[in-house]
Amino acid sequence: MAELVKNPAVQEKLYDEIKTTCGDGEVSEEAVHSMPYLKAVILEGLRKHPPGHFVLPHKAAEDMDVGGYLIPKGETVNFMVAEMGRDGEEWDRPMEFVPERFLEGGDGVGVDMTGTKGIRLMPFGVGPRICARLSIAMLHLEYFVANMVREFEWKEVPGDEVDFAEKREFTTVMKKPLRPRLVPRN
Ligand code: HEM
Repeated sequence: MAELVKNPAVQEKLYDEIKTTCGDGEVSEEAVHSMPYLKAVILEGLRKHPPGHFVLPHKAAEDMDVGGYLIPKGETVNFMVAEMGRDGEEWDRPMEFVPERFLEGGDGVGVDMTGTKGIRLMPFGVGPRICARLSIAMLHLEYFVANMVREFEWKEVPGDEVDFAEKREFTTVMKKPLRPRLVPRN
């Protein structure tokens, strides 16, 4: 939501898609499946701001060679999820919020969050211990963000600007909580 406050043009493009798809009604669970820009906004949020900067620590089941480095059996391995999503060698202008990268012609098209076709984005982990509820989590994100944008215009408050500094709690959260002005759309 902070990125939508900071990027009003993205928020308006999303609102346009909501209006076109749902008219004046609430965004239903079914409707979110036919909203590509909404999906792109959520993916871009998970790329730039994954809630977990690491997945749960994993352990090497056997000696492994990864790019010439030996990971001995039994060693703990942590995955730098946020750094992957912000890697300038993988992503064009990684610190900018650009949902369009997940639409046709963008550098994020076809990205596979389950890791079966390579790993560039893994906010839910990958492999056998991938988040057990990835689908319901994605549905919740799409459903809530769409309905919150349908109800309100999310605006920055002068003198109380959005600050993307982070702090680590159980997940990574905003150091300065988001305090936007919500303007009812109707
Ligand atoms: C944005 C929302 C969510 C994110 C980013 C997320 C992310 C993750 C991550 C990173 C892991 C660890 C993967 C690994 O160890 O490699 C995980 C595991 C898990 N998640 Fe989620 N999760 C989310 C929502 C949920 C929800 C809503 C549920 C349940 C309703 C859920 C249930 C689980 C379970 C049960 C595991 C353990 C799977 C296992 O160890 O086999 N998650 N999740």
